[in-house]
Amino acid sequence: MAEEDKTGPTSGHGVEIKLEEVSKRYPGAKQPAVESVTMTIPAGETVCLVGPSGSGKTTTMRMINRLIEPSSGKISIGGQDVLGLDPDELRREIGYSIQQAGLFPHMTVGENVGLVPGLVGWDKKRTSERIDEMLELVNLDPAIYRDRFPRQLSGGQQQRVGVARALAANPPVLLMDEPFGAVDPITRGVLQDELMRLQADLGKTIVFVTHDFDEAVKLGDRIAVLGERSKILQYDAPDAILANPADDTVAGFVGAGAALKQLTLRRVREIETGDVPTAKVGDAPSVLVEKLGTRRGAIGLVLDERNRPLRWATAREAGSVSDLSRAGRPVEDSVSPASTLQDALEAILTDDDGVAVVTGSRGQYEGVVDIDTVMNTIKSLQEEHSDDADTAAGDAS
Ligand SMILES: Nc1ncnc2c1ncn2[C@@H]1O[C@H](COP(=O)(O)OP(=O)(O)OP(=O)(O)O)[C@@H](O)[C@H]1O
Repeated sequence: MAEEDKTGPTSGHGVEIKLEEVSKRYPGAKQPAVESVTMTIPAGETVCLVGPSGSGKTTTMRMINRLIEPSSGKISIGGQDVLGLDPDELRREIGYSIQQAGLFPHMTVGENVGLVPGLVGWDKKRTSERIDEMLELVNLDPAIYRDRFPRQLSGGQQQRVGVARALAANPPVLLMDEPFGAVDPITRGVLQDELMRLQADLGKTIVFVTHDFDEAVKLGDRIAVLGERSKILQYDAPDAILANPADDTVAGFVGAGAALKQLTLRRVREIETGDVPTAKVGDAPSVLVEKLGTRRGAIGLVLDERNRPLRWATAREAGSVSDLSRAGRPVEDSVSPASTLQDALEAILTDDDGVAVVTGSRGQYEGVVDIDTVMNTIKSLQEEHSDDADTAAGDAS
């Protein structure tokens, strides 16, 4: 399929989008809906626009593909001034996916997906192959769904078709306006995961409008928090916004639990794990007892012959058995270096001693994480970002 992509009418890979002092005043409106927005959306990144209802998110996004004409300012895509292009041609080069999918009800799923490739002149065979490829990409079996009508699909399935249609002509840019707003939270989570998986392969430039800050944290490489008239209150990576909201309005939008949300963005491999005394299951119990010493509450691990953690034991527990395979209690749960710190925190909180064991790809012992490590990580992230903010403030003045 890589062949197909190269010969396609569009380059496929994400390109930079630039907005320079873009404004929109609707006819008859006292105030502009969008006022002098300047932002750069880097090639291949997902940027989420979040903000309260009426802040102008949709207007800002629709000016990029000229579904709405800017009143003033400049917009370029991949260095090309969009205002100099034919709007119809422009829109065929930009994928667009909206809430409730926006599928044409009188067309089959296949016809909906094949619409843009057909418009840009792909022949029937190539379009037909592309339809199947796209449906498979979004986890819909073409044999089942291709000839159905949108009304014969669930909301989540319609949303998938919407994404397949937006991607069909392999556009470098994808605009998504609350695409998962109309589905239940579980389906939304699944669709978000699918989009992340797709994007990891496709590397499009995605502009994603949402009300939901958590969705933005999950999907966005960057988040633009917009206030009235699309004023950019903060434009940064999710972890930077969580650690250091620019002002009270942003903080209000970030909502409660910002520190906890940060834990979903960090992996166990990024923090310094600790160590506990260990002994092999065949060792004499005294080996572990000696390593643990007399420190109260100290806990060690019994490992099997392949270094996989078997049991937690204190010196007292190890000293009261003749065989380490029966010492203390079994290791119930472990996390991997790729686990999020939130996973680690959950494992820590469910463990009686407040530690989680970290195991490698073959289940071998690699270290432990405890609550202090997680707390310190949150603190240092906050300090790190407040340094950033200080420097930025210093630069600005
Ligand atoms: N076609 C239009 N004509 C006149 N005013 C409009 C039009 N479309 C939007 N507006 C106004 O422009 C402002 C921004 O609307 P927009 O839909 O861009 O906001 P939004 O942030 O996307 O809102 P929501 O989250 O509720 O969809 C609002 O005050 C809205 O009433």
